[in-house]
Amino acid sequence: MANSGQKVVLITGCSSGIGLRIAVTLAKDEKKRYHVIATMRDLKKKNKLVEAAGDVYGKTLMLLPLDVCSDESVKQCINNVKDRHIDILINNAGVGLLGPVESISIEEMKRVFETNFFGVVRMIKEVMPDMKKRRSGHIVVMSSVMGLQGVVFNDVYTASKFAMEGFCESMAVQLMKFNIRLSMIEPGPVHTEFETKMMEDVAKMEYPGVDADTVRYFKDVYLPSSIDIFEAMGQTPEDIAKCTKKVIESSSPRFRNLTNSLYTPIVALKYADETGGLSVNTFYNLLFNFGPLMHITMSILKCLTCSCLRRRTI
Ligand SMILES: NC(=O)C1=CN([C@@H]2O[C@H](COP(=O)(O)OP(=O)(O)OC[C@H]3O[C@@H](n4cnc5c(N)ncnc54)[C@H](OP(=O)(O)O)[C@@H]3O)[C@@H](O)[C@H]2O)C=CC1
Ligand SMILES: CC1=C(/C=C/C(C)=C/C=C/C(C)=C/C=O)C(C)(C)CCC1
Repeated sequence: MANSGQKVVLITGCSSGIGLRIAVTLAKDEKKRYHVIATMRDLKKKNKLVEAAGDVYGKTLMLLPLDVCSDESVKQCINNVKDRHIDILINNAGVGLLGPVESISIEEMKRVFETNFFGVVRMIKEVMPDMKKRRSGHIVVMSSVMGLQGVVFNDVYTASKFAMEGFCESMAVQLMKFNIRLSMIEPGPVHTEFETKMMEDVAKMEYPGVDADTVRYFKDVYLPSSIDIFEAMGQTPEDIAKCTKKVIESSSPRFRNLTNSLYTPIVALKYADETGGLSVNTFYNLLFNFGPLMHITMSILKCLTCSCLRRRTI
């Protein structure tokens, strides 16, 4: 149970990656300011989290089952929280989807929206009324740079994050009137199971109904660039957990929080030209005309940021 003075933080999707690391980082806070309710849809997957939590498990960190795609599971989970009192809700659970749209069924697309968009809406609808009554609370949403800027062959995933950005941008104004803060965290690539799962899915892909040129652009042009970008710009779940902790500890938390400054110029393009031409043309050129150049640039970037070179230059 939370001590008085401790903030109750509920986090979705804590079986791996970013959610797991945020849960452990907050539960290990030196000043013990947080009582963390780490949730996951399948408690059989709890071992990694329990191991990472170590001796704070059962003290500042507890576990509850929660599937963000089920109304019943969400209600049951929140009803199991003492007085339904949640100070900080961190909507982290999410799934990726990659590939030419022709080969993706509408069912698969709906699953992504069910998790990434309706999952967040379901959580906010359940937690917000209590926060409104108390005139306090902070809702954090794990968005993505793809919630701000479309990325080729990530069409449906991007759309699900855009939908959430639009929903939250609208909600933030109303919530402010109730002294409830809303913050989006917008990471670029992060090394987690998200990346592994997507690569496994790609390996199994059969591309039904997709023409040969599109398959070639996806496999031989997009995928190598994407792998380069993950290698050169990829952050760790620890980076995102630190950024999230900073956001919830800020006296005036920002609404948008890009975690990777290397992405700032990419996102800025769309605001620099309201016709959209600048971003569409730039991404086209980056991918189809400067692919090899981008590979070299990413390799240089990787070298500049890798610790071995840093050690050599000191
Ligand atoms: N990795 C990246 O490059 C980036 C990720 N993000 C976002 O970060 C968030 C976390 O992803 P990340 O840690 O990278 O990926 P992981 O795949 O490691 O973690 C995703 C988590 O979401 C959970 N989840 C999926 N569906 C549900 C559901 N219906 N109910 C409850 N939990 C569910 C998974 O549980 P289970 O184990 O049961 O599947 C898992 O715990 C996502 O919202 C993602 O979109 C944003 C930017 C970049
Ligand atoms: C290929 C390519 C790009 C790829 C970006 C990628 C691969 C981003 C991945 C982000 C993730 C994984 C977010 C998760 O939510 C850029 C930089 C837009 C430039 C144009 C070419």
